[in-house]
Amino acid sequence: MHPHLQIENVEMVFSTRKGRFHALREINLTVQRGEFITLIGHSGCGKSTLLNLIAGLLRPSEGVLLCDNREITAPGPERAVVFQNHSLLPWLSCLDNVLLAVDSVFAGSEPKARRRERARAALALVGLTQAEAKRPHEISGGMKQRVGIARALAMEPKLLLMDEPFGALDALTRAKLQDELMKIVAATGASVVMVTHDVDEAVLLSDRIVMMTNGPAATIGEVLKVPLPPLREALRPRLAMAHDAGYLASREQVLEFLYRKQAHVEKDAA
Ligand SMILES: Nc1ncnc2c1ncn2[C@@H]1O[C@H](COP(=O)(O)OP(=O)(O)OP(=O)(O)O)[C@@H](O)[C@H]1O
Repeated sequence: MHPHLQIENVEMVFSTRKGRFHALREINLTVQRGEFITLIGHSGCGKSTLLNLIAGLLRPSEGVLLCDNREITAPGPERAVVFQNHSLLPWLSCLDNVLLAVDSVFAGSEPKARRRERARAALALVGLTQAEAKRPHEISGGMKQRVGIARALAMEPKLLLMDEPFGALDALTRAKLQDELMKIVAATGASVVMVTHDVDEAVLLSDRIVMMTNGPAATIGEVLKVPLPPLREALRPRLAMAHDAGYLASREQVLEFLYRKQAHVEKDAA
């Protein structure tokens, strides 16, 4: 079995008005099928840039990214993205927002009724059947975020890419959606690469946590394998985790990396 995603010697240099900006250097990472990976690091280190490279929204300055052994050169339906700001179309109902994504993948192969069924099933999966006919401005932030997740899941991506999907949510909604995501990942077997700032979220959900050094020219500093059974084998009950030795040790290791080894120097503070 070959790996699902391979990132080899990737460099990312942006051309800016002030000249070249070296954002990422020597990025090497292999993701196995069904793995849940989180990217964590201080603000501006290049997490979104790396996710956008995997999504095919950006091309690397050097190096190569492979998904299922094929070079990533553009966005593709097998790599669905959930953005932090949900990016729903305001004039469409929740169902039609999801349907649009379903059509982009299945319009050529399935009849309309089946595609509608898919969209409805995805909304049901995130508990939003009641909100099908509502438009984005009529629902809460947490619900919008769930529509964004439903839209990505409805495409049945093999690889789910998430850029701080729960970043803007209150703690309770966030916990609920994390629990839902755990179940969905366990049920679908999709691989996930997720950007987060939240250490607990990273430990709760990940098989491995990829910790990035500070930019510019950020790279992967450490990779932590979380010593818990993978989500696809066993869910991680949030309350039990609060006392789990493997959970607590992982949490400490990530905090140590972020706040001792990569202590963030605020440029503006001086
Ligand atoms: N299109 C671009 N042109 C120039 N510089 C860019 C571009 N996109 C990102 N950068 C720079 O690359 C660096 C990494 O940005 P990126 O958004 O990937 O960081 P991040 O880790 O996701 O940050 P945050 O956690 O704050 O969202 C930053 O210094 C950013 O200013």
